[in-house]
Amino acid sequence: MTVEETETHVILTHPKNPQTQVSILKHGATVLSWTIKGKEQLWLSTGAKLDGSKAVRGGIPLVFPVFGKKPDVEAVKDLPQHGFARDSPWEFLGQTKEEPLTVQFGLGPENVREELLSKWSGNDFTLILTVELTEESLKTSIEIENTDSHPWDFNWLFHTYLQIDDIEDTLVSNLPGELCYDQLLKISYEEKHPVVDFHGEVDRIYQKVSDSKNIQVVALGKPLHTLKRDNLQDVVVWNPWIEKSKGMGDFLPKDGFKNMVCIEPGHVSDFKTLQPGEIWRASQLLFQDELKYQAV
Ligand SMILES: O=P(O)(O)OC[C@H]1O[C@H](O)[C@H](O)[C@@H](O)[C@@H]1O
Repeated sequence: MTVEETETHVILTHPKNPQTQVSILKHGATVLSWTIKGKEQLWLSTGAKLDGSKAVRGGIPLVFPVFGKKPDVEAVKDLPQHGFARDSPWEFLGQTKEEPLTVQFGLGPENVREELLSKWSGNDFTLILTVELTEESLKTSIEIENTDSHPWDFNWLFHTYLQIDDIEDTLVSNLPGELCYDQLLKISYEEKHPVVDFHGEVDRIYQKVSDSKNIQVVALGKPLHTLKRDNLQDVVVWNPWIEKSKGMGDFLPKDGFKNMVCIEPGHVSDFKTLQPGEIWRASQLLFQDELKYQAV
């Protein structure tokens, strides 16, 4: 069966290879697992809550309408970190295509807990997530519609946790020359290193990175993951390392930081304003490619 729905999950199985699958939790419309011929591409904490009690630690959580906490921004100051989309029950809208295998999920105010919705001045909105699986790629696309009578601002981000073998053998390429806001140092700087490598916690927002720059996660010279963005100007690179991992109750195993890196495409370095009736579209494509340095 290429699309299987249970009460809590939707599972896509590629017709040409039953070991190529994607599993999506309806809570948060969170992609939990994506395998290519049986090889897991995403990292999921063994402590992740999958019962709808909180956002999932791992996979591809969805960040909307705010990235992080913004206590000094009136419209979003009371929202929890990363907003409410990742911690709300989305509606499975069904399969929309056979080739590529495609399904959709929807979120509206009716799906969001009142105590959260009221913290965003109760704006009216519709989110449609589209998930497309091919033999060698996974594409997640979002459509955000302002169904209200007034404009409102938002952030969007795919909080993608990628599986890697060893963080100390891993680097992220094609970011030299890009402006970055370092969330740890709380300063901005131009990336001068030929690659981003990891010897401690890394938490950086690379800003307004051209969509023409594909971001690659490379280990020992081999490209493990390639990310192609469409209309997602910013790229967050995050690894919690030892101390931050210890501080997250649902981050297990505690040395799991060695096997994951978050490459998070989004629109987070400023707020996007949506006019009544306007629809904003963006997507991330994760696929296998050969090594392609576009900037060193
Ligand atoms: O723990 P969460 O709310 O899921 O946030 C996890 C992480 O998300 C992003 O990567 C931010 O840049 C980090 O600062 C934050 O720690």
